[in-house]
Amino acid sequence: MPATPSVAVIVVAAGSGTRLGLNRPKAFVEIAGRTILSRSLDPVRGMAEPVSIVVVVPEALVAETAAGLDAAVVAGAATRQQSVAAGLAVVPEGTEIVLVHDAARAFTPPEVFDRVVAAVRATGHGVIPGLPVTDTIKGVAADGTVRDTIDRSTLTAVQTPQGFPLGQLTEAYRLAAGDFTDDAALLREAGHPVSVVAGDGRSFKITTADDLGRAEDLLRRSLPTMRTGVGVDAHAFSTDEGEELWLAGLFWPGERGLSGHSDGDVVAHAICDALLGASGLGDLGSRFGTADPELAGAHGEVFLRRTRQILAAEGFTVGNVSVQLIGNRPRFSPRKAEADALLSAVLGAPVSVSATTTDGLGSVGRGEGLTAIATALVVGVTRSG
Ligand SMILES: Nc1ccn([C@@H]2O[C@H](COP(=O)(O)OP(=O)(O)OP(=O)(O)O)[C@@H](O)[C@H]2O)c(=O)n1
Ligand SMILES: C[C@](O)(CO)[C@H](O)COP(=O)(O)O
Repeated sequence: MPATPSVAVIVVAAGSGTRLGLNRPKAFVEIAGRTILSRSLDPVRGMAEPVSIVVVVPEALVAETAAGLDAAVVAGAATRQQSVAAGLAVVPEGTEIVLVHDAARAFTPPEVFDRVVAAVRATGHGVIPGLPVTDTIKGVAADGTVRDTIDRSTLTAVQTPQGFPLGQLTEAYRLAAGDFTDDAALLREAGHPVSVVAGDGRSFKITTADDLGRAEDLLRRSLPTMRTGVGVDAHAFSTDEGEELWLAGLFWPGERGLSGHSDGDVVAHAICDALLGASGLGDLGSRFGTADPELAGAHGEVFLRRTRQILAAEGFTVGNVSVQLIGNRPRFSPRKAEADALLSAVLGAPVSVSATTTDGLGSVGRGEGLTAIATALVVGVTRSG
């Protein structure tokens, strides 16, 4: 059983998007073929450390969102604060730091998430990203006349993700007496300190039609790059009869296991190599050395998740993967659908596994081991300036 990550990220996406005015929940509006929610999860997956993810969506969209998403998905409520509370209720036990993030800030770079986590760890209290206010700010009376000019040198426009020690955030939500527009306000009400770290211009909140236009422009100025890669892996069957067989992320009872530093899952390993190669980010050997004790006996799913994170940190998402297993046993076809579904969910993209034999030729044909060959398509973004 993998340990609970110390950080959880709640992505709130249950708003109706009234100010955007598209008669559709805002997070489910598409920009260049992908929803705002889906885009907002890219940087979360690109964070430096593995995190638990909780996504909060309108009740009617919970089942649809949960299908194929590697995250807990729960129903939100009438206000942002109530939606955060719904997400907070399912944060895994053992979590130390919680980040609350607006799906509407879909282009926040991963380094902002990492910066907030580092500052929460360093200070032991709440941390929010913010930018100095650049406009002159006026107090205006109800009749439209200017009342006064507010000293902007003390003002900060705050963004998300906002990070807090879990205990402080839970307590602040338990004590909350009013409805606030951000989580830091609840923490201050509960008497906890909150500090500001640098935010990022790309972290703007998609609120109005103008903001949506800005998001579309941002993507238009980005050139999508498609790249393909190939990966091959082979492992001999173990001489230890008690060794379990793990293949394509699945356990195969009664089948002879493969030897190797990890569980020897050739399908998962070939996929990782294809993805890393396609992205120009090295290979399995250079990324996951045998010196790492955490990887001793690790299942293929661990390598696949880490590979997805490595890609996401460099702005790549998985397009699709096709992989062929070569060997005499196990008979793969009865579990193909199960394998495809598991691997697709882990990578967030279609994965198709097929199997063949070598007609008795070579070491694989003699039943000495298994081989897998994978091809992968990755999609990246190159900023054009
Ligand atoms: N009841 C709500 C309201 C807001 N949010 C989320 O909180 C973030 C910030 O809210 P905002 O940008 O104000 O979104 P909406 O409430 O959808 O916008 P509007 O006020 O225009 O309806 C968004 O990601 C939104 O989905 C939420 O999860 N539940
Ligand atoms: C949390 C937030 O994004 C910080 O700027 C903001 O307060 C949410 O604003 P809204 O009132 O829900 O639009």
